[in-house]
Amino acid sequence: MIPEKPATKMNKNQDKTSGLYKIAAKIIKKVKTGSSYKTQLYQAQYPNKLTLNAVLMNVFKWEKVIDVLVEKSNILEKENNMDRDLVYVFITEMMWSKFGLKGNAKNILAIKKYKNEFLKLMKEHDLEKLSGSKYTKVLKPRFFRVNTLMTTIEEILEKLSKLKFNKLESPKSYAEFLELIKSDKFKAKNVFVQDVHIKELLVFNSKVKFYELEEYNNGSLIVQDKASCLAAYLLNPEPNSTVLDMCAAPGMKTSHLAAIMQNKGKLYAVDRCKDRFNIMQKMLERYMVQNVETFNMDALTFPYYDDVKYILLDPSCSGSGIVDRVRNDSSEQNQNYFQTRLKKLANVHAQLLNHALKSYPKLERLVYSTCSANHEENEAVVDEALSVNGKFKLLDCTKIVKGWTNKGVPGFDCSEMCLNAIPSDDCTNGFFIAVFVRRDLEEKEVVKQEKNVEDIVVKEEENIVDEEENIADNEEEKLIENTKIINKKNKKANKSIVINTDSNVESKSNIKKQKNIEDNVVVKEEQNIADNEEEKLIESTKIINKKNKKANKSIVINTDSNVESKSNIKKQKNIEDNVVVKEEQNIADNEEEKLIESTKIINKKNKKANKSIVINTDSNVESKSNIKKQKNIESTPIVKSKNAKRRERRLKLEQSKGKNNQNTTKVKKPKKTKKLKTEEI
Ligand SMILES: C[S@@+](CC[C@H](N)C(=O)[O-])C[C@H]1O[C@@H](n2cnc3c(N)ncnc32)[C@H](O)[C@@H]1O
Repeated sequence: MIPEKPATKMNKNQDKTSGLYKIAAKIIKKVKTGSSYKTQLYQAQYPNKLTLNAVLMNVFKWEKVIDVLVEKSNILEKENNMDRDLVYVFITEMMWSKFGLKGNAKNILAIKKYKNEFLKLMKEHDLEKLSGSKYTKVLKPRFFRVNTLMTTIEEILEKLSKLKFNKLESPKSYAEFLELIKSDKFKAKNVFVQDVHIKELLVFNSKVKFYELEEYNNGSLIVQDKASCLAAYLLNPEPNSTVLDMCAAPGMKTSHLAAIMQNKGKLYAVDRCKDRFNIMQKMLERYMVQNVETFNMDALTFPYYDDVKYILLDPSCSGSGIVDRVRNDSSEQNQNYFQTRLKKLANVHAQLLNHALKSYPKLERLVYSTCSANHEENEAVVDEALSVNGKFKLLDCTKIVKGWTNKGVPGFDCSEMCLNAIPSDDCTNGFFIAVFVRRDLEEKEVVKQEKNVEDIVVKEEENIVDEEENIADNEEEKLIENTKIINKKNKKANKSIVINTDSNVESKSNIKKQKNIEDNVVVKEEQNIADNEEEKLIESTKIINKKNKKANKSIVINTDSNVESKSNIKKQKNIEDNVVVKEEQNIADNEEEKLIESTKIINKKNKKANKSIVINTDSNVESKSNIKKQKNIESTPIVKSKNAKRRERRLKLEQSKGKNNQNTTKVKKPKKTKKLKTEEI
């Protein structure tokens, strides 16, 4: 007699499968009671977040259909009040997952009996049309940002042309641009258009994925929603200035800032969440960001005050603006919970914003952004900050982002000056931005803009027109496969850099000296100064300006940096390009969660491959010691002590020393990274 298959193995598989379903159901429940989807996904005890996300997204897509199926079939009552959320997961998997509903557990078998009845109901009531749900109804285009730290727009356009992508003529106004990307013309997979505001942003149909494109895999082309790009675009820091990104991880906006700064100057990237911080380090490395120093600490205790001129504040929010992300249940019983959570978040935002506006004596411009659609986290926070920080006022965002019509929610003092990105109108994620400028500098800003307009009137430009084509598909398998290949390459090239200092004698001694500071130094040794990049920047800006002018006497795009850039070009004319081709990895989809997930996989692999090199620099030690000196700073230092002032003077001196050193470093400029031990979130 043939023995039966061992029950244990079977049970194990069953358990594994139903584990995914149970976790998915648990997340749905938590999100319905006000938890953030993203946080729940991160924290879920399920290793494959991509799969988990896919299961959940499918449930939300079919939710309305399932509502009807459940009601009409009376399944919950018939099946002894089985958990509603679990039933929703089972039904989704059974009806619409390409893998089907797996397992033989009692409750799974019970659901499977309903398949025919459900199919019949679907047909009878034409339920399919209900799919798509409130969570996924906005079809966004896919935005790819050209990483100008690694390539040029022209190079990417050329590549796309070779791939037979067809570049549509850039519309003259934002209204026309929106019309175009919502039109049937844009449904083709092989067309794209350059964004009307952010010239390094290329806009494709949502189906376009570049998982097989070298430029995508090596970080030259980055998936980044336009709304997210607007934050760095509106901050628009000058090259060679000092910028602080207070809530930086995973580093998407930091890398954009570095690109705008052309890798020149100082960029401090701070984040208090260790996991996200680690991912950011990898990302910035991969995107060849070289003017950054990263800090794993609470931004409220970040000790460098003196030379910060620009701040980006993009704090953790309720995330209600993100398309494709589950919104919080607005049913009455959850409102209290949600309101309390909103209040807490808004308080944290206000604390960070006030700290930023008060603590940095040379601060000229600050961008406050959230991906929330809730005014509690947006307009209300801005109004409050303005009321207690008289030195600052707001710039009118929609005047800078020409043609943008969605301003702040009416009813607040700041409403008219803020920018809201509304998915259904702007084809982006939901987003909110306010730009603070120091009052006494506002005049300067205006003069700069006017000067720039005059400049452009005098000059002539050309248009860049190109054509190109298409590409393939995604998938987790591909991602992992690519990652393997890349890691192999990395191993061969031995180019990666990272992490722990245990093996490093110098670091060890630093650890001793600095007792409370954990060393985690990532140093990169290349510098990438793109070829006539600045000329190109000005060139395209001029084109846009000319078009805008013709269309409507518009204000210039990229205005602040233009004048500066020109003079920088002169200054930099003789700088040689030295583009060091670097390691690559592959990242998943455009969702931040996926990005983080894949980076984690890659990190694990890199770690296994043991490729890390650690370099410690003098300036690191210096900075660390500064941090140590400042480590007791707990909150906003509104009144500075004599000691603090002395410390700042010393810091200034040390930093200017560092600046001089940097200026003399022609090609190789190490990226410094410090990880500080701070309180957990
Ligand atoms: C919306 S995310 C930032 C996204 C990031 N700007 C980007 O573009 O990739 C918010 C980040 O703020 C961090 N954060 C929240 N409060 C913080 C604080 N007090 N200090 C430092 N980081 C903080 C969180 O850990 C989280 O990584």
